[in-house]
Amino acid sequence: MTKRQSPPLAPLAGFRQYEGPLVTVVMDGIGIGSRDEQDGVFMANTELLDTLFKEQLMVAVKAHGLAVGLPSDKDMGNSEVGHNALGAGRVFSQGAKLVNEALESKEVFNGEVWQELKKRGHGGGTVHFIGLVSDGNVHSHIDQLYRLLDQCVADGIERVRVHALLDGRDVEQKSALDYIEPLERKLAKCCGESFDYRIASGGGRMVTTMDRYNANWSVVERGWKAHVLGEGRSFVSASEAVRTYYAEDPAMTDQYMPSFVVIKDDKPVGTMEDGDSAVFFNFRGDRAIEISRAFDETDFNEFDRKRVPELFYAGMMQYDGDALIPKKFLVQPPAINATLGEYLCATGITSYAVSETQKFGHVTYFWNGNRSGYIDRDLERYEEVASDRITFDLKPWMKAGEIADKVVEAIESGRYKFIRLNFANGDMVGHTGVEQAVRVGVECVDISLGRVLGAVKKARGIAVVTADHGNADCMWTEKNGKRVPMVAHTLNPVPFIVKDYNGANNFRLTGVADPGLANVAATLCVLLGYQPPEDYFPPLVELVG
Ligand SMILES: O=C(O)[C@@H](CO)OP(=O)(O)O
Ligand SMILES: [Mn+2]
Ligand SMILES: [Mn+2]
Repeated sequence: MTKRQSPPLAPLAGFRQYEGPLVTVVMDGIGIGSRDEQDGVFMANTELLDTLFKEQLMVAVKAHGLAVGLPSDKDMGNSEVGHNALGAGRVFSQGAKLVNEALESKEVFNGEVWQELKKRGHGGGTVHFIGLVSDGNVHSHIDQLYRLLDQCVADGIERVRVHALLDGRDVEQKSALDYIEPLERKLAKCCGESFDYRIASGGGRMVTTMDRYNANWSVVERGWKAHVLGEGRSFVSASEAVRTYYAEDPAMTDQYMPSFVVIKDDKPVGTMEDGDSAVFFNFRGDRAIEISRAFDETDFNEFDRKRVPELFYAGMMQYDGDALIPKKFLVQPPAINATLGEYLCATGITSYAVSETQKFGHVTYFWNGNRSGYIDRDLERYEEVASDRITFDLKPWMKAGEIADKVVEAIESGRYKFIRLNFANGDMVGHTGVEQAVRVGVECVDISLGRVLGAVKKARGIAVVTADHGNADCMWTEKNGKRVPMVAHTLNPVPFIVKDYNGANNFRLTGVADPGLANVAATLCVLLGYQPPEDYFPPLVELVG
């Protein structure tokens, strides 16, 4: 584990220290939308948010595309890049972009990890690729998988298996065949006299393999069974699996589709065996860590793996820079350094971070530049409220009330100068595409936010209310005159609001051009009475006279 250290921040001239805390609320997935019936934030009954949107210290900030380090402005924002920018005060080229560059320059293929895959492939081992098959560009991109497959052919690797996780969350709900069928054709094309490339297993991402933050390990176990052991409902092809599941249940959407195994002559076509290698080709870490641990750890007891083949396992990236997961990886992750957390710790500022399981790592691991540990245990406290294990259209209130309980308690304790929290509802309920639930979810955020702000007011502190990207702000789109649920994130800007209940200092907007999430960290420095680090993006507010 590398030690993280930044110098202390210098005090801001003329700043009057105040007693209360600075509390930053991230309303996950609450962007500024079209303000009409398509927009779930607008449609929800939100008395508080409506008044906050009219505050003087309110700016709409960019939360997608180039402003958060993604390849282009066509890329929607997401929690990883959003919280990375919030916590690091600068924009780093993110996984999506770094992998593209490394594939473009072919740098990946010269590295020792690829060489080992090649060696094993030439020695009769199968090369397995596991990951999310879509062009969502949040966790993965199918074009990147294609590049890896092309290289396998070029390198004379004879046997390749793809374990295809279905998306329906960053792309349309029922779009799996748009990716699976071309992939099947691509693999068939790779096959030649001695080449044998196929899809071997898969399943919907929310029930197969891609769990996060230890929310539900049975999801990973299901993936292990399908990808490694070849256990699960069997079909003659992946597209046949998708078609059958759609036909059996018209309400079935891709993200929740049960796992499947592809068989031929009654036998799974691609179990994992000694001498094989496996690459998890997602670049984003939160939902890649658990499956990586299942492959990497000898002493593993989250579930019974039953059979652990002698494999060479690598991630597209290293997903956790503190815990070094996984050990082997193809592309160097963004080197997010000198985060706000490091500066605050160096300055001796006490802090508290809280969310529910589904977003816990967002305000800790992502906020701290994809590192899961504490920066300074004496100054920091991270707390998690256990999330329900249910699809959140059925409980759109989620744990907003309990998170507010924790925050109120933390504020009243007087122990923390800087508090940050994430309300998950706008995003997690937004991903279900159920309109009524989305509205209720946003209303729960409004009510819980009210409690938090009430406590900040009582403690004479300052509150910052913002979001990491949009989602609830667009509930549906129109296709052939019909409403289609829109479950993905949006390209919309998000609010950044300062509510000063102290008044010892006078703040005004700086009016920086093209404000984005990366401007927030410097703003938090100013609100705490410190000069932002020189290389941080400029603050959104300044001290008046
Ligand atoms: O659920 C997730 O993994 C992503 C969408 O793919 O959402 P978020 O970035 O808000 O965590
Ligand atoms: Mn998010
Ligand atoms: Mn989301």
